[in-house]
Amino acid sequence: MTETFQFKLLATDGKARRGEVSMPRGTIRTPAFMPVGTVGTVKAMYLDQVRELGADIILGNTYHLMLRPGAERVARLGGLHNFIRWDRPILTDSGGFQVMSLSSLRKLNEQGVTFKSHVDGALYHMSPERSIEIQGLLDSDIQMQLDECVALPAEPNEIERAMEMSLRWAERCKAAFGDQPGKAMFGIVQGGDIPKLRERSALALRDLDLKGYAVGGLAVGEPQEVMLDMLDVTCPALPAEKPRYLMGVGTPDDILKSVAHGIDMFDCVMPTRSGRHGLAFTRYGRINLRNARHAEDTRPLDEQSTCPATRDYSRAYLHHLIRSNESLGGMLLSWNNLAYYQELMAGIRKAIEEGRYADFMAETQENWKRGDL
Ligand SMILES: Nc1cc(N)c2c(=O)[nH][nH]c(=O)c2c1
Repeated sequence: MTETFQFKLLATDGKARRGEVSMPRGTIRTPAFMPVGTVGTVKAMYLDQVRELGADIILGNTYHLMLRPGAERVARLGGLHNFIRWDRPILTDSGGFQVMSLSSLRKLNEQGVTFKSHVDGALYHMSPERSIEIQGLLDSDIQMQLDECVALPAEPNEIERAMEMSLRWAERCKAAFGDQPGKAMFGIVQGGDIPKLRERSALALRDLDLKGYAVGGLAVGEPQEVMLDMLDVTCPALPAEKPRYLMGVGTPDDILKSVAHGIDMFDCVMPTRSGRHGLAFTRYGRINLRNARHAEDTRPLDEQSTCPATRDYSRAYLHHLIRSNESLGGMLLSWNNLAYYQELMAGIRKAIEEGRYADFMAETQENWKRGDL
């Protein structure tokens, strides 16, 4: 057990990196996928299940938790780990991204963002300092700077304005975070789809000597090719000895390719949200269980899986549950999908260790083409 935050690179294969983040609450094997625990729960899952599937860390959403139950209340209750009964690392986002996507009456200026809660309409102001304070009250292990993410496509001067302000906010967040042994604050690279702005953002954040770096402003509507092009510019400008976290990504194909571009950490609601809507991720591609063709299919999703949701339930039953809007349908498919994502991450890590990542990526993508066998 370590009292400090440490990142070790264990192996590389091209730009793909196998590493480990060591923190007091546990070790994170990278490349890592972080299930999203939005309001203190990975929806439709017990956290014991999430851990058994191989998750070393989960993500908490600051925006939701600050509105309900409230950061000060969580602190009074002993912090987020005690509240939700998860004793391993938690990464919290800054709240800014969800303010812009979920709240109304948003006003953003140099001081921060003012917004009305989508829960009760109350007015809130969140500065860079308040975001870090909230994440501290939650007892978050990895805290994200407050930033401004511009949806693409956007005007270059708008992208530049948001990127420069995010850099100034990074300095304020670093000052507010101070020195918290065993915890980390990550900067967030912005710059939209403009290579020179991406490089400027990454180099300026590098000069702040932070514990880790997120790549933001992607997975916001741009084509996958643009996202990967921005990683080609951003990753080389970041320090090799620090972890790199691609925010909000993504599909299994996004993850495979982003690992090949040098990314270490991922988070996405895709496996849980799509599971609740009837979409199953499997070794042989995606299966939409809402489709009537599954109504009498007695096969499980994958009889060779170690996950009970994948191995023991017929597609006919899953189809029935989803079409009936039964909670168990979303529970079983969330379980299946998180199992698949963690199996994919374990396969990625092993392939990098063995120097065969390119073959692993090609085999995995080929298997997806086999479709719904
Ligand atoms: N796709 C994205 C998902 C996210 N949660 C974030 C974020 O929290 N901050 N900044 C970002 O740019 C961002 C992008």
